[in-house]
Amino acid sequence: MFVLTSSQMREIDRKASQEIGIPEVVLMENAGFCVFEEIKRDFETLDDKNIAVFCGKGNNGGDGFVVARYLAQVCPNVKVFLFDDNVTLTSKVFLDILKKLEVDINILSEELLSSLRAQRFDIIVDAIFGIGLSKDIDGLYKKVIEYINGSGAYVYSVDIPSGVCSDSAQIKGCAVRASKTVTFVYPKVGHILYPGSYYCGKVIVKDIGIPEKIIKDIKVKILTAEDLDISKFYRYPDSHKGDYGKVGIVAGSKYYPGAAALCSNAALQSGCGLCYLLTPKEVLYFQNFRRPEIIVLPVESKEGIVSFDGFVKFDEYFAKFDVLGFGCGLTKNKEVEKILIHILENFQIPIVIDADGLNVLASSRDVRELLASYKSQKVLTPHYMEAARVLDVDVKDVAKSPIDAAKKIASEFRAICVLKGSRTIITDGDEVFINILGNPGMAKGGSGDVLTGIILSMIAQGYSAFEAAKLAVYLHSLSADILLEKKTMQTILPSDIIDGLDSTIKRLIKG
Ligand SMILES: NC(=O)C1=CN([C@@H]2O[C@H](COP(=O)(O)OP(=O)(O)OC[C@H]3O[C@@H](n4cnc5c(N)ncnc54)[C@H](O)[C@@H]3O)[C@@H](O)[C@H]2O)[C@@H](O)CC1
Ligand SMILES: [K+]
Repeated sequence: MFVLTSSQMREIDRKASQEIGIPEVVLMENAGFCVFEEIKRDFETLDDKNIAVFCGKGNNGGDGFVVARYLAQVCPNVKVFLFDDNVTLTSKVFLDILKKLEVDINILSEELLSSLRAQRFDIIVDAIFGIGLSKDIDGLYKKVIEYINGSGAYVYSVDIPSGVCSDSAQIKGCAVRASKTVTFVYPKVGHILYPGSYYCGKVIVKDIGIPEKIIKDIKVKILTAEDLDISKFYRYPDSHKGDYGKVGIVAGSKYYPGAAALCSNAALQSGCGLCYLLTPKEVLYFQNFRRPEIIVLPVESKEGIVSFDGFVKFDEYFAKFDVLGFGCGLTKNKEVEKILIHILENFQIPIVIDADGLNVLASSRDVRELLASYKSQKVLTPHYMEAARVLDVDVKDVAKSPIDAAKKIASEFRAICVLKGSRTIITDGDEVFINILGNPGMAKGGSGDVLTGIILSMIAQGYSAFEAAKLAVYLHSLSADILLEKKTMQTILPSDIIDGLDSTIKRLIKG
C-alpha cells in the first residue's frame, strides 16, 4: 500500500479537480460522508448521543461540516464549534448549508471552552487541522486540543489527528489523541511513523472517488508480503549447497562474541548454502551458541579484536564468497578501519555493513570515499544513532525525518539503506518501503546482528541487495510477531527470532 506526503496528496487533489474535473466540493462531501459512515458503523444508535464537531478554518474543517450535517440528520444533540467563521471557499459551501439547517454552531472562545468543561460529549469529531498544519499549535487551539484529550469522549480525527505533521509524524506543539482516524485515498507518513502513529488510534483508509489513474509516481510504500519475491525459496531436487550461496562474515571480538554467533546463525538458518565466519581466535570459546555448520576462520587478534595482519592471511577465501558481512561486534578500532579499507580496495563482492563497520564509515574519510565508489552491491544497516553519525547530524534530526535520512545515506553511498527502528525504512535512495511489522520485544541487543545475517543469506541465495533487504526485514519482524503468539515481549530474544525463522518462512510461503 502506498504512503503519501501532504504535497503528493495536494497534487492528487489538484489533478482530480483541475485535470479530471471532479469539483473540490464533491471530494469534500465524499470525505465527510466517509467519516460519518464510520461513526454510524461503530454505534448501534446515535440519536441518544451528545456529539461535538470541532472545525478549523481550512478544508479539514470543511470535512467536519459535512460530517456534522449527516450526524444532525440522525441525532438531535450535535454541536459544531468553530475557531473562526472566515473559512475556505469550499468549506463555506458546507458551513452555509449547516446555517440554513439551523444546526447548533458556536464560535469558540476561552469562556465557551470553560463552559464546555461542565458538559459531557460521547463523541467528538476532530476536524481542526489536516494536512495543512504548518506551524506549532498554541493559544486557544492548544487549549481545545487538551480539552478534547481530557474529555473521555470517543474521538474521530478527520484525515489525521490535529497536531500530527502528516509528512514527518512529529507532534507540532500538541496533538489530538484519536480513538479512530479516517483518512482518504492512502495513509500519510504521519499515520505510519512514530510518534504520529500513537495518536491515530485505528486508521481507516477511505476511497473518496479519486480515479486510480491519476495516482502516479508514489515512491513510498508500506512493506507487505505482496512486495516480496519468494521465488528463490523454491529448492530444486537436484540442487546442492553451492546453489544457495556462500556467506562470509567478519564479526565478533572478545567483547562481543555473541554478535558473531547471532549474525552467522541467522545467515545459516535463513537458507544460505555455506557460512564462513572470520572472527578473533578468542571468540572460539563461545561454542555453545554457535551452530556446528558454521565454518570458522580464526583470525589472529590484538587483545581480542581482529588484527589486520591476521585478517589478510584469509584473503584467498574472498574469491569464494558471494556476499560479505562486515561489522557486528568488531568494536571500533584502527585495525577494523584498515581491514575495511583493504576489503574495499581489493575485492568486488556484495557487502553488508553493520554496527562497527558503520562507525568506521562515519569517522573515516577514506572509507567513505572508497565505499561510495565501490562497484558491487552495498547494504548499510544503521539504527538512528549510527545514521546520525554517518550523516554527521544530531540523532533528533534523523528521528524528525527518517525517510530523508535513509534516502540521503542510500544516495551518498549508492547503497541500499536499511534504517532500523520501530518502523524500519528500506530505500535505494528513490523507492522507499516502511516496515510496519515487529514489536517492542525486538528492542534488545543482538536483533540487528540477526537482521544482518538474514540479509546476507538472501543475497547469497541470489536476491538483489534491495530485494534481500526487504525480505530480511519482513522475515525478521514477522518472526518476532509469531513468537508473541507463545511468548511475551519481555522474553523474546534475538536468538528466538533465528529459531522462529522456521515457522516464519513456512507462513510466508503458504501466504
Ligand atoms: N481537495 C483537497 O485537498 C481535499 C482536502 N480535504 C481535507 O482538507 C484538508 C486540507 O485542507 P487545508 O489545506 O485547507 O488545510 P487544513 O484544513 O489542514 O488547515 C489549514 C489552515 O490551518 C491554518 N493553520 C495551519 N497550522 C496552524 C497552526 N499551528 N495554528 C493555527 N492555524 C494553523 C492555516 O493557516 C490554514 O488556514 C485535508 O486534510 C482533508 O481533511 C478533503 O476534503 C478531501 C479533498
Ligand atoms: K484532524
